Amino acid sequence: MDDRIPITVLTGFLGAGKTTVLNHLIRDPDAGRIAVVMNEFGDAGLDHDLIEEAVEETVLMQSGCICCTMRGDLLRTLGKLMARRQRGDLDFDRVVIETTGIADPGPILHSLIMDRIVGPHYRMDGIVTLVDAANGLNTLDRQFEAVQQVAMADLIVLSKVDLVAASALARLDARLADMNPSAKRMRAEHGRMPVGALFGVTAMRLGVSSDDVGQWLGQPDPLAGLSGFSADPNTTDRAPAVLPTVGAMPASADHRIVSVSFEIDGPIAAEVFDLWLDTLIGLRGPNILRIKGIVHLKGLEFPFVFHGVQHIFDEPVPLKNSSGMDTRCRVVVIARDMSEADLRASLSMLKMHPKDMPAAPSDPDLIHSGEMPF
Ligand SMILES: Nc1nc2c(ncn2[C@@H]2O[C@H](COP(=O)(O)OP(=O)(O)OP(=O)(O)O)[C@@H](O)[C@H]2O)c(=O)[nH]1
Repeated sequence: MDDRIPITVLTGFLGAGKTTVLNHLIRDPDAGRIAVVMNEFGDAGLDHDLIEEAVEETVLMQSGCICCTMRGDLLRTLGKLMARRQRGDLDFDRVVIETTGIADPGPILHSLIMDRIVGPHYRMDGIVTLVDAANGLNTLDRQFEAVQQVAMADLIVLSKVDLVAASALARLDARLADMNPSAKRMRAEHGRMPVGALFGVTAMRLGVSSDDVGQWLGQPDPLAGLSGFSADPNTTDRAPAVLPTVGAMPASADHRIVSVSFEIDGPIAAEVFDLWLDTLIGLRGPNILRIKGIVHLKGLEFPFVFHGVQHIFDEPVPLKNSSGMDTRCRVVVIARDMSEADLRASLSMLKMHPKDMPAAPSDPDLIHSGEMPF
């Protein structure tokens, strides 16, 4: 049993509607007991008052920004929350961290994966990124932080859809799909969305089902559209929102993001997988925003679900309820400042036969939080 407390990272650019969603969430009786950790950038204390009114357990970190200077505080805060829970002073089933609008979620994930005190008690439950439908295209054009937040998301939630025409919404939706095809996309109406939709959005948990892994890796959801919240396929086209112009710089920052999904029939020899990962991380670690997948390795009874951010990897999760018949491996890599061709060339290493392999470089930078099967 995985009894670690799930953490949801709620991010999104300044004013995207994070607190509005959070306020609905914490008032919903079906949401369970949530400890909120939030951080303000600038002078708006309003978020704190609203949330404190609703949940006693609110912890506000007042100075600086979660993603950089506050990382120590974030870990201390999570440690203190856990200590209070263990003493019986506080009761909560999950934590939601609301980041500042300009946060890069990468370092937050690093902290959560690597910290020896926090790591054993908490697990990442997913990155939820709010995108303001009214300002989204503009913000993505100007702010690389916003682009990264979208690229790293497990779930993208469109807010303020009431303020835009269907055609503008379709353009934004298409652009988000191009930037991060594996993330699910939904809408929040004035902050309202089905509570369960925000939780369990990664597959990095024991007992996860094959279907959940498939959805996390971006396989089409057969129920998509039925809730009325996910993007309406009739208003969505896949045309790129920003057409490249010859001789001009692309208008947006999202041309820096590339996402590749790669499938291969397994099982793969462990040393081949190892060499591929070592080489990619050794050469391009800083460019890798997220890497996630399911892999069947020769000699192992179960496939593994794995996940990393730059050079830091979560402990892989064995998929014990997999049918055993389907040995396809699937890897999704989201990177910045890399070409798709380079990324695909790297992934094609997974097709190598062990006897054709060059000697494996051992990468001293590759860090993982637990025993790796490969
Ligand atoms: N029309 C409309 N307004 C919304 C919606 N969601 C949020 N807003 C408004 O957008 C503004 C910003 O919302 P917040 O929830 O404070 O955004 P935030 O992301 O927490 O903002 P920061 O913490 O400053 O980054 C508020 O005035 C909200 O009422 C929506 O679905 N429709």
